[in-house]
Amino acid sequence: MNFRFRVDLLSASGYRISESFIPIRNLTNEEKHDILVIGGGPGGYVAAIKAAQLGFDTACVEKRGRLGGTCLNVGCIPSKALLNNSHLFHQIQHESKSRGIDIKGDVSLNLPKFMDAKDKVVAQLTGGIEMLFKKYGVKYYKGAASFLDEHRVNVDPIEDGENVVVKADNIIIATGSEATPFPGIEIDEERIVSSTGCLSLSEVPKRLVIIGGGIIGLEMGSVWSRLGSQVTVLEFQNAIGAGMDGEVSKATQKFLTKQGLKFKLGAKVTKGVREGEVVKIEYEDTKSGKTEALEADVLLVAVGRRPYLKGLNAEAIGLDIEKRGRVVIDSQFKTKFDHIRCIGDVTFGPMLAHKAEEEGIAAVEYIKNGHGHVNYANIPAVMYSHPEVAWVGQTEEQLKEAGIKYKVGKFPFIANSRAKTNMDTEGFVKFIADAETERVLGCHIIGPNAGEMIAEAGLALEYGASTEDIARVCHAHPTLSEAFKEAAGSVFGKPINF
Ligand SMILES: Cc1cc2nc3c(=O)[nH]c(=O)nc-3n(C[C@H](O)[C@H](O)[C@H](O)COP(=O)(O)OP(=O)(O)OC[C@H]3O[C@@H](n4cnc5c(N)ncnc54)[C@H](O)[C@@H]3O)c2cc1C
Ligand SMILES: NC(=O)c1ccc[n+]([C@@H]2O[C@H](COP(=O)([O-])OP(=O)(O)OC[C@H]3O[C@@H](n4cnc5c(N)ncnc54)[C@H](O)[C@@H]3O)[C@@H](O)[C@H]2O)c1
Repeated sequence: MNFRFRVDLLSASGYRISESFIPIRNLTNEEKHDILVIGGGPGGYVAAIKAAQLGFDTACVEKRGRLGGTCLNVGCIPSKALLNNSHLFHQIQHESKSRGIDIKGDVSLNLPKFMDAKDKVVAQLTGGIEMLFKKYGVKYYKGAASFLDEHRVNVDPIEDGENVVVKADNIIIATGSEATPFPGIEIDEERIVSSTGCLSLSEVPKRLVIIGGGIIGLEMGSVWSRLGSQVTVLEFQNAIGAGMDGEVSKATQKFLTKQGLKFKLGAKVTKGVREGEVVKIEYEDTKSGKTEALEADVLLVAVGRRPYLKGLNAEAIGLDIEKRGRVVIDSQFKTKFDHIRCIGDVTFGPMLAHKAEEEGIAAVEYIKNGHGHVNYANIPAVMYSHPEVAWVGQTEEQLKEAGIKYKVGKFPFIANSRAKTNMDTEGFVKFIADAETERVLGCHIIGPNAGEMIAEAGLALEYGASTEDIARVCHAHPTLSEAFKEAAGSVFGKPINF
């Protein structure tokens, strides 16, 4: 009898089945690998490919049915597809005339096709990882992993088939994260949505209210605002951007406000309830103490993400888990067991795909060579609004708190010839350098292509460059990167073009 069917029958007959207790029907179907990676997101799939490249017999187990994790399926990739195409739509609608392009007839949104375009990219990229697994010989188990003990993992297949017990010399946990729930607000992914529902709305909501002015809130707010929604962001803190440099956060709020988003800062949400096709929201203005009411067609809850360990049966092996749900590891990604490592969103550090990928490589290198490398002081962050907001290294606020003396150099895109020719001049490049040595401590950019440009700052930071080093490197003309060079030069001298 099919195991799942048996569970259903038992459930239907009124027995309560504990989620963590899943009886194993067939323990004889055993497989052995050098390395087993649990989770096929950016942390897990990169670790698996690297391990196979280094000669390990490697397997990866993923229960979603598609590789790529949150990032490729319901995160980075679909959101960037929507951001890119909504920006294009907005530009065609609002900027064509000023660029001398006359459009005859209506420009209209075909939302189902707009969503198809996103889905196509997701399918291509997730399928691409499956091909890479084949190319490098990574064994792919499509199923849910749960620990039997610290050396054996049960894989419950997502399609019909036998359970497999996988033994491995080394296990890498990369099970990722999930949206943090908001107490008292029930997500139905239709009217009250997490980021996942917000990536697939079937119509443009007239009124979109967002709880959380972090990266998800601002990216999703940008998408739907461009497509026609009236967007209101309710943020508990007194600044948006969840950790952006203060000056950058203010400037970001300013340009998003110009684009039509509304912000209520210091807003403590107390209610979010669906009543038919409307969502009723209440929040307390923490400054005035007054309660305000709002209605929305869709409410997005985007108040952060939390580590995901459901069904892994981590309790069976007694993994150390701290109070925010993160798996405790040492500097080599080892859990309390030498042969079980943990990477990505499910453990410490920023919840970013590229951070998970770096850890995937480093964890495997530790297994192979005994050493690996991730520089946590040099992990870029990018918000893919338009203009983009990107940063790496330290903020002014962090340096002040640490008592480190610094200098600032800035250059606005309005004075950059390429930004001018592109008619895309919002934003600036800001360098923060050590007051004495002018070594780069941080770089913060609001601007077109900021997400690409920040890589240059990452290199500078990694190699311990000073702002003068950067300013003395010849940058091509006319490029946006000249603003980067000019900002660096402004730390020790005057800019030429401003
Ligand atoms: C809307 C949104 C947009 C984002 N945009 C960006 C962005 O632009 N740039 C960026 O850097 N980051 C972005 N992120 C964050 C990024 O998606 C995550 O940081 C990244 O996916 C973490 O990778 P991971 O491998 O640790 O975990 P995940 O990508 O979450 O992958 C974990 C995988 O493990 C699987 N799994 C879990 N438990 C088991 C089990 N027991 N057995 C088998 N499989 C299991 C899950 O199904 C999942 O597929 C975004 C996130 C969201 C939600
Ligand atoms: N472009 C990117 O790199 C990208 C894009 C999307 C998501 N992500 C990652 O996904 C993760 C989750 O994103 P997110 O935006 O949900 O989290 P976040 O931590 O970036 O922002 C959450 C925001 O919600 C606010 N908040 C928390 N509780 C609140 C409450 N009760 N009421 C009102 N506001 C409240 C916080 O102050 C914060 O500003 C982040 O780690 C982020 O880095 C990255």
